[in-house]
Amino acid sequence: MDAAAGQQQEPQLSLAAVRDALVREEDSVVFALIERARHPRNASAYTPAAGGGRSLVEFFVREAEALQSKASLLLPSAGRYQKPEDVPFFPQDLPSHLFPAKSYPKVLHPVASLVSVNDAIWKMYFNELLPLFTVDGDDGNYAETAALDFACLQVISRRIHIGKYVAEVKFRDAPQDYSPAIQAKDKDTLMNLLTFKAVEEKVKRRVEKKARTFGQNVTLEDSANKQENVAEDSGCKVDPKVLSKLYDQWVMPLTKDVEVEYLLRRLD
Ligand SMILES: C=C(O[C@@H]1C=C(C(=O)O)C=C[C@H]1O)C(=O)O
Repeated sequence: MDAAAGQQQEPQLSLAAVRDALVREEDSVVFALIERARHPRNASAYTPAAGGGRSLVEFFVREAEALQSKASLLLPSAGRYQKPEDVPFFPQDLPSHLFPAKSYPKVLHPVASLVSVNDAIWKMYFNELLPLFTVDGDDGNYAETAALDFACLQVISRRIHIGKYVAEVKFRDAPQDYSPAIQAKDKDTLMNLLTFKAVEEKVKRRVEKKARTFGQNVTLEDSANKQENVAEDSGCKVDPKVLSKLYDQWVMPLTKDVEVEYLLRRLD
């Protein structure tokens, strides 16, 4: 998280600062989906190559992750996947001596910071989300489609893995509440402790509003009909309801899974 970056001493973490980072991340999620939605589904990008080989999208993500991590060869610490919230989908393909980084500020617990739910994110994105916000069809732009999928996956993954910082702050604010449940490996109690329903409701409403705002067609003509309403949603580049569903059913539950998994390792 940038709030934790660039400082050699232990940076100050607060729930407000981490939540601000999550709010900013919403913009990136909405824009990434808007960009991907310019193309139809393009199913060929997801079909395994003949003989059980990798699909184009899997090939692209593996190669792109390896390339981004290798930036460290030219500029020390420039490579990706050095921050705890920047988690690769195919860590086994990254050059091992570059990953993870050596000198990042250690605000998180070293073992707990390795939590990844990227396998669940991968399945959710391709099986559930993609059919909801892309139309059936094929425009032949498969490499472009794969690059846009990669952008969506990266930003959704980063948002969800910022949950590690959320968990750390919540633990530091109330170790006396969290420690017994961690010691008892009591996932349900941890989930109850870290859940704030009122915050979740606001997140859902805000991402829906962002999709409605960022996804409108901007023209120079004055519109007599400018108020936000559901009737206008058909003209949006991504259906705002898809954004609230994405957050409600997958992004927030997976963020909380990251929080629980982080906390379970917090006293190791
Ligand atoms: C991230 C937090 O933890 C939980 C998950 C939320 C989310 O993913 O947006 C929101 C509220 C909490 O239930 C938080 O408290 O801000």
